[in-house]
Amino acid sequence: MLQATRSREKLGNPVEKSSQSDESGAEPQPAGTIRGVALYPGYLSGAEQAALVDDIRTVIAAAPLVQPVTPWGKPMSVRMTSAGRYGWVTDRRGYRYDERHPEGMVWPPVPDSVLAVWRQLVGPGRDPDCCLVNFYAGAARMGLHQDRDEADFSWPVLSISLGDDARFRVGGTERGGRTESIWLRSGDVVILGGAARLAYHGVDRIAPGTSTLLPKGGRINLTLRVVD
Ligand SMILES: O=C(O)CCC(=O)C(=O)O
Ligand SMILES: [Fe+2]
Repeated sequence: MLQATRSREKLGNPVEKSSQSDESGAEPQPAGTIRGVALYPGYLSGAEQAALVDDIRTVIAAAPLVQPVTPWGKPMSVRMTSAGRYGWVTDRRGYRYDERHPEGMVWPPVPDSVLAVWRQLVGPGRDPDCCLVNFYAGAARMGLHQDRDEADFSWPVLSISLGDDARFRVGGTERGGRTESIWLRSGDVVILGGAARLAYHGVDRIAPGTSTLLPKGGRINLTLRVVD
């Protein structure tokens, strides 16, 4: 059972404090926000992180990581795969959700360990259709973007960080506005919902050697979304 067992101080991070609630039955409240994006630092214990990594290895064995290209033909630095009814893919034909991996197989199911995090923080009413698995090695990064390939923006996007620290940048809902950044660490969870559902966000860089969770280093990010 996943619990909000640890709450790590993140010195130097511009976290706006939000009110805490102990009401039983309610979803756990975030420790703070950045530009309206909810932050759950240290949400997952070390054992929970290790279990998630094991389950993601199973996903990757069934649906190998691929290095996608943007619609403009530029290779992305992040390698990706997905689990669930849909996977998020990009190639010369564009950004989209697809029921099949680029190699033709259907995507493996979203692991229960991953669904548990969604059910605790978003609620039990509807599970996500897609768990995008991003793997960042070395100099991999992700430019500022909005997550907007989904049909219904009233569902939040939930993101889980595993492995090396990442500098996560968040702006507003318009391109080119003011941005702020924060270091996301292994076991942190972030939710883009409500007014921040369409906030621009990206990963500036990874800090190598900051986590021992992945034996060869790097960072895994899991992004859970309701697609249609
Ligand atoms: O790696 C991250 O923390 C963010 C990933 C992301 O924004 C995405 O996959 O859309
Ligand atoms: Fe995103």
